[in-house]
Amino acid sequence: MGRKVNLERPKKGPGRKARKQPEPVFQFSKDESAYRHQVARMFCVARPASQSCLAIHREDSNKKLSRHQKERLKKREITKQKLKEEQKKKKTAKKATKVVVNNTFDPAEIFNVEKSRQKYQQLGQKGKPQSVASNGHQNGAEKGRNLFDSDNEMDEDERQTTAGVKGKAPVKKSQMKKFLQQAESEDESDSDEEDVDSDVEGEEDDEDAESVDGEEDDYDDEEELGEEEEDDEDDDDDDEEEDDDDDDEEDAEDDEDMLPIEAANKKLKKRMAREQKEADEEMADAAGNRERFVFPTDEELAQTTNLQDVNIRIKDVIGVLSDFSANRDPERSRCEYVDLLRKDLCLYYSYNDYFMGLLMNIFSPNELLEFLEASELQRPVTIRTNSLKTRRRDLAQSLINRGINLDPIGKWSKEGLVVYSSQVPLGATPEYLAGHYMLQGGSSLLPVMALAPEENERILDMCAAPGGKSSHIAALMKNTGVLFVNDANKERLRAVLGNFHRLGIQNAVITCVDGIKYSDIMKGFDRVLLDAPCTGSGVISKDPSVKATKTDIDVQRCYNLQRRLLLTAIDCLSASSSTGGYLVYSTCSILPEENEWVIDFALKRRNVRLVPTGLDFGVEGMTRYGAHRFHPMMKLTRRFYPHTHNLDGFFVAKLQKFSDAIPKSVTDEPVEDEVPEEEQEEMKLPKKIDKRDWYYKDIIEERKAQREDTNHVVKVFQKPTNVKKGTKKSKPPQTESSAKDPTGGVPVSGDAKQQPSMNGGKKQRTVPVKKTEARETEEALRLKKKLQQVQEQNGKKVGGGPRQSKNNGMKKAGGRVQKGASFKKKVGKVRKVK
Ligand SMILES: C[S@@+](CC[C@H](N)C(=O)[O-])C[C@H]1O[C@@H](n2cnc3c(N)ncnc32)[C@H](O)[C@@H]1O
Repeated sequence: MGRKVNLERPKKGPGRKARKQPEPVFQFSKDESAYRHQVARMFCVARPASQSCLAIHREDSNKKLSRHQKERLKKREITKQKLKEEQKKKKTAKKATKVVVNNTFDPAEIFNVEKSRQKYQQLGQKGKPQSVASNGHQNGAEKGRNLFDSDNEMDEDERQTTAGVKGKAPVKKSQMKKFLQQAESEDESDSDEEDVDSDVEGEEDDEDAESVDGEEDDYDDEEELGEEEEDDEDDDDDDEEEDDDDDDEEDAEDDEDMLPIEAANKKLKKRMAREQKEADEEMADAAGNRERFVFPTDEELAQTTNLQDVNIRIKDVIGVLSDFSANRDPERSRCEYVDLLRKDLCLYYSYNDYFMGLLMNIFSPNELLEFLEASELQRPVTIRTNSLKTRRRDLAQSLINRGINLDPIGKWSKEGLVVYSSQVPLGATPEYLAGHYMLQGGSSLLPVMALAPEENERILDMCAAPGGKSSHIAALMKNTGVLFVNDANKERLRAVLGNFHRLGIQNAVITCVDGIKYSDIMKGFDRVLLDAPCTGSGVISKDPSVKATKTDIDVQRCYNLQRRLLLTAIDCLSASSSTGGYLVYSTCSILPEENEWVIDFALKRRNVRLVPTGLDFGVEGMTRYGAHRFHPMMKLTRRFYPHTHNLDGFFVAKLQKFSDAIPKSVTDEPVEDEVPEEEQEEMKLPKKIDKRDWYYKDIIEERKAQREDTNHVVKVFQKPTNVKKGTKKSKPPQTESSAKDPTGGVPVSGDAKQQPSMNGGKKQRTVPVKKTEARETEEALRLKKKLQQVQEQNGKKVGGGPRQSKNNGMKKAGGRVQKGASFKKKVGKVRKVK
């Protein structure tokens, strides 16, 4: 019989006995008691701060300790001390682990940049974290500026310290997590031992509870250590081996007293310490094997003949720049290092100084290296399925049957295929000839995806040759509506023609007009694509001449033309379009001068706003570049790089026109004012022509084409099919002819020569022709007079005209330089008149 736990009956009175009687204590068996404590301890390890845990600790500590217990407690105190020391060492190991982890994921490893960075990390202040962040380009320009331009070492030090403290915590936590998980798993395997242990003396329960306390303290200590500064790390080089020996001896004694989970814990800690030691040694070896970078003298620089040496120096300088304050030569400024790096990069990768400088403004040193390396490699061959004729699955199947090894280009495209290898030329397969696909770079799919053309729309591709993007637009329009395909280069338009026939495109009208004047001819488009001519800085792997030939004048010329084309393209758009009013501007250049800067210019001069491109990858456009600050919405634009996306370097921006009116403040301020008059002249008629430059090639061909044929419409197609009448609710204001005709007035069939003119082009074409005729008549009369004078003077017949300067053969018509009638012709005319 015993007392009841809770007396339900009301007490009769506060008797002395009743008052002093404590609550009954249930006597557990030894097994039960041990089990209870073990469970409690395990719970305490996981949640040391929980209420039940604290209660157990209180309960345990209130007990009086036996002699044996005290001895063991002492021992544990000593072990605890050792554990603390191990913790300190572990931190160093974690640091090493962190470096390894970074190496695993950092793309810089490909170029061995990380190694040199590590080296300089080691050489520098020990304990200093890495300062060069990962290669996400989000703030690439900013990073670039920090590393290339900043000379403020104090700031840098602070930044690094903060970054380091922040950066360490997760590694520590994850290590601990792993640690505990391993401990748990080992605990399972030791469960048999646990059962045996619990059968030993009842006293042990209390001791174990104490050891849990100790363990808990250890974790607390660990956290504290993780948070505190690690200035005194260098002093912690204790003898690990000694520790190991001691540990081994003590292990035998301690393990008897320890729970399996504690033993496992201890084992793991030891393993961690061992690994850390090894990592430390490895790092020290690596650092010792390489010397600190010494800035080369002018003589040494002049003597450099081996590209391998240049390559090593590039990596060394990047290593110094990544932790400048620690690794620099105090007598050298950051500028000197940056200059050396630029020169070496120019030498190693064959760039001119100007162009390399531009790239250094965009990228951080590490990312620049990745870009340069990636630009040396060819991009994978990609093709676009022509959805007008086949499906991607079917096309892939038939090409695989021909021994072509391919895959879908990525989740982002439904039409693209990447070709790894092919036993047959891709431009000569029956599928190619049947128009089932177009050979097209992966990045060139992006602007059209951003444009998102719809059926039955009226769309303009302003700079279209050779027609990769145009044919994609036509396919998305499903051969409905009208697609105006324009290019200033007639020769290049021939390729468009061939491609369109092969691909079965029937809704296109091809024109050959200077894009700058397109709005004089036609307006009111639902969508416009401006894939502008550019320096080609994103496609260096395709045209390596860009590296050495581009100058500031080329870049300036490009962005001037791009600005003018963009303003015209916006003017061609209809803000009142029921479906669109969208414009996509793209270039295969990565220079902000040709991209964000051009867009920013247009935002200030027309009623347009930036809208999302709809592309779910790519790097955000820059909002700041050097001293320039662009519109904050520039983030909506997208940049693509060879080193991050394995695509050609590309820029895509999408604009929406919200009003057709041109802001008054800028109407009085023509764009031409931005471009020096002599520069404009040069753009139209380059005096010096570099044949390696496709940009000039276009101009030569354009001039040649103009000489041969003055008709702008080179080819017209049959009337577009599948045009659903009445699907358009409202159309932008059109001229009489365009209102009736879905092509907007441009003839869609027959020979261009038979057509009077394009819509709105009558005036534009007739006026200059009249002017030219008048001038020619004047000129003829002048020459006639001169001839008469000469004949009178010499008294003999003129068999040919006097020699005329080359420039006299050139005439300006409608603001465009055209080759007029040659002198021979003039003389012929003169003869006729005579
Ligand atoms: C980047 S390429 C276009 C590539 C084309 N969008 C494609 O996907 O195949 C630029 C084109 O602009 C043309 N171009 C250059 N100046 C022009 C101008 N003033 N007006 C119209 N087209 C021009 C060039 O002839 C060249 O074909």
